[in-house]
Amino acid sequence: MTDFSNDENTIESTSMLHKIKAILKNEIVSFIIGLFLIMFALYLLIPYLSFFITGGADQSILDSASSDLNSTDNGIKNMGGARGAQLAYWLINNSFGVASIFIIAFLGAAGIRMMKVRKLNMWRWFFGCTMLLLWFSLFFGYFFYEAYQDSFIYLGGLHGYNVSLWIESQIGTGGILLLFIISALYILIFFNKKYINKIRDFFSGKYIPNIKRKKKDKSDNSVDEADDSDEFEDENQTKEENNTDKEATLNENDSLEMELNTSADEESLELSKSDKDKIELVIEEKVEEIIEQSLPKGTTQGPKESSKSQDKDAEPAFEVEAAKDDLYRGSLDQPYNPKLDLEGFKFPTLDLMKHFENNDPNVNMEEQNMNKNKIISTLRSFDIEITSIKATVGPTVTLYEITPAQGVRISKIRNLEDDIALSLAALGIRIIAPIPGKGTIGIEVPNENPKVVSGQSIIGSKKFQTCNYELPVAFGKTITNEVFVVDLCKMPHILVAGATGQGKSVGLNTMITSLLYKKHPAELKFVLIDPKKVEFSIYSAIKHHYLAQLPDAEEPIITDVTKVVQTLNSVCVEMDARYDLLKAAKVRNIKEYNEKFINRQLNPEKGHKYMPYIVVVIDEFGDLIMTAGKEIELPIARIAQLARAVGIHMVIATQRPTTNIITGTIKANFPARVAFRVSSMTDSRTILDRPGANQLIGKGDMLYLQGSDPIRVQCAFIDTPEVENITKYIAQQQGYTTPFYLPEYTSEESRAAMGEVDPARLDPLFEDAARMIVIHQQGSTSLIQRKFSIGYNRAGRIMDQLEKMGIVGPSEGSKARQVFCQDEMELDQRLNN
Ligand SMILES: Nc1ncnc2c1ncn2[C@@H]1O[C@H](COP(=O)(O)OP(=O)(O)OP(=O)(O)O)[C@@H](O)[C@H]1O
Repeated sequence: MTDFSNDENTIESTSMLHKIKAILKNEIVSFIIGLFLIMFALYLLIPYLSFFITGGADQSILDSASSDLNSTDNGIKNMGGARGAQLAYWLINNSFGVASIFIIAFLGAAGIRMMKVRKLNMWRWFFGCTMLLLWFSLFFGYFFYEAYQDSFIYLGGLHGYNVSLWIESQIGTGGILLLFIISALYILIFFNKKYINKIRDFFSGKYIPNIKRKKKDKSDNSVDEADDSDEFEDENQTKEENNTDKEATLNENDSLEMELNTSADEESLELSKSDKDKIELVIEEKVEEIIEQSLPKGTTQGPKESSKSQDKDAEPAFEVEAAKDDLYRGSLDQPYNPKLDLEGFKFPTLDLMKHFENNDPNVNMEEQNMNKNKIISTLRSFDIEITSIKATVGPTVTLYEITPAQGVRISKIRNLEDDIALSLAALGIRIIAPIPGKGTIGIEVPNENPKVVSGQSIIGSKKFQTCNYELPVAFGKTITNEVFVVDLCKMPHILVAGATGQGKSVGLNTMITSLLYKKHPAELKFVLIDPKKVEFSIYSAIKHHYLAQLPDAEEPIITDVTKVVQTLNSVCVEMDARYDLLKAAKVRNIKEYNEKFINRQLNPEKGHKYMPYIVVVIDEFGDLIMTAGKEIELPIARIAQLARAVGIHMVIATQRPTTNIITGTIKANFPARVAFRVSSMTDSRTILDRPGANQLIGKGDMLYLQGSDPIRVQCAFIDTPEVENITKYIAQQQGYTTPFYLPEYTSEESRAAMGEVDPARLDPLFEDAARMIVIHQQGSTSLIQRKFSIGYNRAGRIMDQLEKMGIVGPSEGSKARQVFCQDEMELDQRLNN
């Protein structure tokens, strides 16, 4: 008979383990335990510290069998009370000595982690603290055991004393000394990999010449040289001190090195490279100085100069390291990892999308031959001879490339578009005459059985997966069955138009989805605006991962027109703020800025932060223009004109591509256009500046235009349930505690209603602007804008504040405002009041 009892026990204990794990994962339970651990660690710290002062006096009471610790009159002096004294005694004397502090540190760290105050790597903390605990305990136990004789403290504790004695008895004094050295080196390497290179250098003898030269210098007995040598030593010492200081600051900035977590390992390549560079530079510098020192004084100049000129390449690198870039260096050892907060984030998998069986373009030869014959006979009936015809079968459309016989005018074929369409009895015929870059004419004919281009085939394609665009957007497949991917960063904004039911919403979903498959939540935020209220609601599930909203917004998807105006203006404020940061960082675009930030060259205390890309997607933009007009158009135009460099991009879609909706300003600022089928040639002209969109066949058949010639693409079909699967997959993972908050925007009216100006909320440029206005005696917003290189919104805000403070008068239309302060003295008086 088989005994299942053991198996049952194992199953029971595993399920028990799972239950405990689940309970610990519960946010509240974890928080409570974390808080308890921190409090306990703090409590332990009190008797631990107190022990060094009161331990001697308390020892006799603790050791005495007759003393009653439960009594209030127990005579214990330790600030942690009787139990604290016992704990401290046990921790220090009975176990690990003073090194027990690492137990307390670990408890504190565990508490911080469980409370989610900081994301500490607990395994690293565990191993780090354990190693330090054992090493210091053994070290003190071994080297300070004589100090036990007449002290109440066992610096290494019983563990340190007994274990070190045992080790010595086994491997001898030499053995234990070597063991101390080697384990100390391992611990150093554990905390910072750069010690590997230092140790390597030590063993390769790189530090030996240093000592030899010093000895040689001394043996020369020259006073001057001896002085120099001292100087050199001093310098080296100072340098080393500086280095240590620097490292200390670097480490401090990073809190503990222990915080390095496994994901940082991904960047270990870069890390070790930068470390190597640093070490090489220091060594180079030292060698230079050694050469200088080893030469007689008079000759010092020459080699120094020549070595400098030889090392021209190395010099700037050294300067970079010592550069006073905002006096902020941050930790160069460990680049900032923007994804650290959600380091376990998993990108959606391909199986969340539908798989279409018959996805391959199968060529129906009968259909092809029939079309070919029809084209030839139609052209012949109009006296047009061709020399060759070639067909390329796409997912929904086949392109017939014809080479006309000599002497045939292209315009003649172009004019026959309708006749050819009639004779082929097909909708959606488009004639491209000539095909750019080729000496042929293209006739696009819809296939009888169009294929659906699945989202899976596009997102899973090698082209999309391997592309390294900043914001890759996969639209679908071209007529030659190539996956069509573009970089939203380069576009930099897209205008989408198409009559109702032609695939616009599916197109927007495809764009958003492709970004979700490629960008981490730390790198990208969406502002989703949907006046129809139904299209984007599926995305509200991922608000803690990918969505940006106003701090007071109730819904992450913006549907209300007044909120849309506010949100777009707030994006403008964010844009201005980002420009200010870019200016302070002396970089030209978001990419350079983020690179600098990742390399810790920008000080977060000065407001610098990692900037995620922001993609603003507006569905039914026509509706908004109809209801809010200029109020909507102005911020859109501003964002479109300026936001590219700061990583803000827009996708706006409309059903009604009419000139009162797609105005000149909008058109001029949206160089990339996507046209689904529209109902008239005029609409096509509005969106693409040419006909063509009216000849599309619908269902995701689209023309993409950027530059001169439109490209026909069959948009991938990503249905709502697929998007739901994807958002669910993302939503179930850990997200940020809040959505990404856009800066607050105060509209003109609400500002006017605000009344008194709160001095704490005055713009930082307020005083400078006031002085400038008083000096010029001209209350003009554009003057502020120009002089301080700031945006219109900010300048307007400063002007409002000046008005509230009684420095300038109210707005007088196009005229400059009246200035009420005659000179700076009067202004100072008013400001002081
Ligand atoms: N790329 C595509 N491939 C195949 N079918 C598509 C594609 N895009 C859209 N369709 C079909 O067209 C229908 C309408 O598409 P969609 O909802 O995107 O239209 P729309 O232009 O957004 O319409 P509206 O402006 O009214 O919202 C879809 O339900 C789908 O059946």
